[in-house]
Amino acid sequence: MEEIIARFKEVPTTCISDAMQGLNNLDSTIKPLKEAYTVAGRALTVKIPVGDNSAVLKAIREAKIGDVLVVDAKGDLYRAIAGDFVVGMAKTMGIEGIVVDGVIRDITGIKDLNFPVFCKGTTVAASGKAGVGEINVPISCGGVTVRPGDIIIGDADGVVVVPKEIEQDVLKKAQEKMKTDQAREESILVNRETVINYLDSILSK
Ligand SMILES: O=C([O-])CC(=O)C(=O)O
Repeated sequence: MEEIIARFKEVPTTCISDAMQGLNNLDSTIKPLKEAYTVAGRALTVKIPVGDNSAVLKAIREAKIGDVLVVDAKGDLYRAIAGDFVVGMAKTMGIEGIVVDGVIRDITGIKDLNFPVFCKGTTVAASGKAGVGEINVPISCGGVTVRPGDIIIGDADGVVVVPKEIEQDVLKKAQEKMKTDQAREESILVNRETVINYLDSILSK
């Protein structure tokens, strides 16, 4: 794993979000299938029309080990972009995770794979395979622009996108936020008096 991806993986998405002032958080209804899932890697973007997952298959074929598939599925809640077989292929190919503003199916089988999928939920209907769709183009996923190679980080709280041009700066700010959050907890969450002093200092501003 690239050094910068490993460093981002140590930071909660909340701190990464704060470092970018909340500008690059995916729609909060995109959630991990299991709360314990985390994902970190560079985006391989996938753009599909509603109801056709051909480009997801193409992306799995072209992916490098460690890529995160980010699928622009237009927020469709009815046609699955993948089931347990397609997700199983992604896992077997060394893909790090799948993020989609849409839904999957075969949820039990996908959970058994222990492979991080972040999505809006599940459905029963498959997608067609008419061959429409693109990979490695700029997309919109969950309200955020994602370009190929942007860094994607997901955890129990959701998913954030770090544009590649600002990744070093965002990492530094996010690490600082994590440290100040920890220091604040250690100094304030001590007793009634420390909490009262803290609240008074905030409320008197
Ligand atoms: O083939 C599909 O598109 C979805 C599916 O059922 C699977 O991945 O198991």
